[in-house]
Amino acid sequence: MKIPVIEIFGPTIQGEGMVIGRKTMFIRTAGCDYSCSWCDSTFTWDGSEKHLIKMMEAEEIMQTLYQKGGDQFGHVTISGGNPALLSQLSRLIDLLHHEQIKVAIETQGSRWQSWFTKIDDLTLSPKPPSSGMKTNYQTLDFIIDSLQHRQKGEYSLKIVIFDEGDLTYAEQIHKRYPQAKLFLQVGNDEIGMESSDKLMEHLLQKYEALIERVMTNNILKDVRVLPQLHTFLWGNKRGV
Ligand SMILES: C[S@@+](CC[C@H](N)C(=O)[O-])C[C@H]1O[C@@H](n2cnc3c(N)ncnc32)[C@H](O)[C@@H]1O
Ligand SMILES: Nc1nc2[nH]cc(C(=O)O)c2c(=O)[nH]1
Ligand code: SF4
Ligand SMILES: [Mg+2]
Repeated sequence: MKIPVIEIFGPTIQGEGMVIGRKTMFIRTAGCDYSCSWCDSTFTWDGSEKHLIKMMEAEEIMQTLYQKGGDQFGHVTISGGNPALLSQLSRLIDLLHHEQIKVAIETQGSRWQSWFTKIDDLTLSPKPPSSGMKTNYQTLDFIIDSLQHRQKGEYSLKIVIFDEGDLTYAEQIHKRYPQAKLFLQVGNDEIGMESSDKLMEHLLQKYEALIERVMTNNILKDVRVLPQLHTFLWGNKRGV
């Protein structure tokens, strides 16, 4: 079965979360079961770039990765949209592993796929109240329990923070899943800003404010606080 792909880019650095700084290629799939108020990748699901969606076989995706990245990469991140909507990613993951390439996934934890067990770096990013989305804890419990019990591969939770309500949500998640590594990520509330310099200044202030807020919190103890590193370097630019 073919895979709906909206962009393939890299090599670049993973700008977020558990493998921040790692050299990686990106595959961005189209389609999402959510519609977060502050989504920085709305073009994957709002129909505005429908014409760019390419239905691709796993082999074709491998070819494109090699065309763009040559033999200079050993890690591929599949993001979206929500790649967890696509059961057919299993074959692509096997092809990548066959080439000794590690595979990471970015997903919100709203859907389970059996291929999750094969992923090297799996990021679950459940959505806080500011997104307007509601967490299905039955699904998230199942996913985290399943990942907990696998033999190899890393996973983590990454929560984007925009306001106090989001911090309270992060506290709840931290208490519910104390065994999971938790990353708090600065929310970008200026996804339309053109000037990279202005955006960086703005987001640095937000980062500092978030750090300050978390340092005095007596529930969020075992956490990591990060910005989106790629926005510091390249602003709101696409495909980086
Ligand atoms: C575009 S999403 C695609 C993967 C998946 N749908 C998800 O949300 O996890 C990739 C990551 O970007 C984060 N993100 C989206 N919009 C953001 C924003 N405005 N500021 C900070 N992070 C954002 C998401 O929370 C997620 O961790
Ligand atoms: N450099 C870079 N790092 C990222 N980490 C997560 C991304 C995403 O949009 O899923 C992303 C992205 O688009 N670019
Ligand atoms: S779940 Fe991810 S891709 Fe979907 S709307 Fe939210 S941030 Fe965007
Ligand atoms: Mg992004």
